[in-house]
Amino acid sequence: MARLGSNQYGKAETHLVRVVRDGAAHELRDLLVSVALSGELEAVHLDGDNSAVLATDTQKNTVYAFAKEHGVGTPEQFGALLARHFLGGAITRARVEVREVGWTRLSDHAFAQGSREERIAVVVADESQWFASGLSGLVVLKTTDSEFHGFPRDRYTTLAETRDRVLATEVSARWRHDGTASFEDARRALLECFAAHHSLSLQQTLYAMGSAVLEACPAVQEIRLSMPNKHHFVVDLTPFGLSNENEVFHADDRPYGLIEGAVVRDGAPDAGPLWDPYPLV
Ligand SMILES: O=c1[nH]c(=O)c2[nH]c(=O)[nH]c2[nH]1
Repeated sequence: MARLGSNQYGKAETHLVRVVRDGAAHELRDLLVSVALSGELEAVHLDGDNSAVLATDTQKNTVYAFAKEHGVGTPEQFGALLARHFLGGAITRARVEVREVGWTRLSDHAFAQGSREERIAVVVADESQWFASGLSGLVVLKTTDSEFHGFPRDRYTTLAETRDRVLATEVSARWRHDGTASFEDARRALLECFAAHHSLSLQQTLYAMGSAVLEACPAVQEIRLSMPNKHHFVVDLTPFGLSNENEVFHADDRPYGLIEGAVVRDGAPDAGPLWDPYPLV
């Protein structure tokens, strides 16, 4: 015997490009929109009864139609509009994730895609609304002000202690808030802290960056960070009779240390379904 466990369904990664042609300077938005609906969906899974199933194709069409009718606004606004729309009937929870890539303006109507950074908004609507905003692909590096020493040594330890190293990471972050937190303030706090912080480990830097966002953004209750340590190894140039004082590096892409953690405001309310996994597996 078995039972239906957690389930959700929806159209993932609808790639929406919206051009606003109001003035001489066109505006360009480029978003991946993923919808996941859940609720009373036993009948479709157990009996093949589709009477409560809003087709994922319809969900995709709704994304495009809403972009035309309502405009996109902020990713949080667009996500909330969609999530609320999908609620009703058998659907008691709607999760919408929006990932946006930026285009830099070249002219009134030409653009270049500059970086792999994405802005992210997650909105879950049920009887309440839950918001997380964030980013991924934000690559940062500092050429000094980073140390790593004092770690235990065992028979497998070869890593040298260092008082001055290159520190680089690709920040992924999600901060949970009430829908009012400024994305720009949070992003600026992350970057200013990374630049200013004298690091004794990437873990310490992660905690400092998370704390900086809580400090800068009163509406943020929690921030989760995932920061791979993009190792920069000093190349041994002695075979060529050359010194290397932290000037020439081998930037290794793998393996990498993966440093992850959350910084939670004292007294933060429950996160509800916000951190539920999507995709499920
Ligand atoms: O900042 C760091 N944290 C670690 O846990 C670690 N481990 C390691 O090998 N190098 C580093 N650097």
